[in-house]
Amino acid sequence: MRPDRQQLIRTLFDEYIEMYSSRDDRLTCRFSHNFSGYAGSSDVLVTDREEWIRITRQDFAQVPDRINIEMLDLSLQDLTEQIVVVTAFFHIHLPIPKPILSHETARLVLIFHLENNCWMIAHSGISIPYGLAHKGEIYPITRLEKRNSELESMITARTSELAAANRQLEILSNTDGLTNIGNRRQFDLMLQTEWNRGLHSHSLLALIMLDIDHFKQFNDHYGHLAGDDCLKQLASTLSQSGRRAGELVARYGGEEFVILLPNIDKQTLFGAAQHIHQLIQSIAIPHAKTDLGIVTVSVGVAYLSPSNQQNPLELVRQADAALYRAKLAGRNCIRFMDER
Ligand SMILES: Nc1nc2c(ncn2[C@@H]2O[C@H](COP(=O)(O)OP(=O)(O)OP(=O)(O)O)[C@@H](O)[C@H]2O)c(=O)[nH]1
Repeated sequence: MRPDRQQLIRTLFDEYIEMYSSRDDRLTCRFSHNFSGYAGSSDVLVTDREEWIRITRQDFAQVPDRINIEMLDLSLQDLTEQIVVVTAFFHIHLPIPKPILSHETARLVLIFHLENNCWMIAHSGISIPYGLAHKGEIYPITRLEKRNSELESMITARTSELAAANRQLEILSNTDGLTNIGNRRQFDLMLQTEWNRGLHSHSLLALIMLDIDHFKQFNDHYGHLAGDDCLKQLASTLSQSGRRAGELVARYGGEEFVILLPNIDKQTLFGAAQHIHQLIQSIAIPHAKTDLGIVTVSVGVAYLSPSNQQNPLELVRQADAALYRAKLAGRNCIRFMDER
């Protein structure tokens, strides 16, 4: 090729790259009226100059800052006096933190046509193949399969992360924020579950309900934060107290706790209630306003054999009534359902 033609083609191409990189709208004046082209991420063949100008401006608007073209390979062809061609391979570095396109090799063919003494772009075809074919392949099947399996393992990982997050959410929505034991919601769910189980097994379902004595005075005397600590200490003591299978300790609300005991006999239940009552006394949290000078609880105990004639709330009503009688009897004692 004649050196002056080589110089000319190179200059045409360098001007094009400079205008394209710097997002320079003057590039749009270079497109021939007899234009054809296709854009990297498009499956549309454009044969209308105005449409190509619109696409170019859309490109510039999407990434308005300067882009960087890293040239890999270049071919200059001098076809006729009026037609020259440039074929280029390059990496496109977008001014964004993630190197999204940087690893892909863009392929560009530009055909310049001399029209009325001006070199116009008659064709611009750019393709950015997502993933290259391996040796011996025409289509990048190996690469696509690899990418596919990477995506599948990402989806599997995300799915199990989501399942773990859901499990965590389930735990949180069933846990009392202050004491970290089950909350009222969990109690309601378990009560229904154990009630249904009892309908089939015909075993006793029991509920121990306990309420701190003179807790308002505790708060008034020691402060609300000390009150919170007292609740936490009681909750941890209760949840560590000889738990049987299926037993649930929960905060029913305020300074009231419940223990749900499925599949239990009366004797074991009475022993469990007395054990819990003693246990609270044994941790001996100071309480200046009670007779013993320590935190005590009143306890109400109920038990039922679940039947279709009653609903689970009957168990709560009975335990609550027994607890009320324990308070009336002077507090710091246990009252059982049916016992006056
Ligand atoms: N510190 C603290 N106090 C609470 C919390 N929830 C409820 N309380 C307090 O518990 C107290 C309950 O008072 P009352 O219902 O009058 O019962 P009590 O003073 O324990 O009296 P009796 O049950 O009759 O022995 C109220 O002062 C509430 O503010 C809590 O999360 N933290």
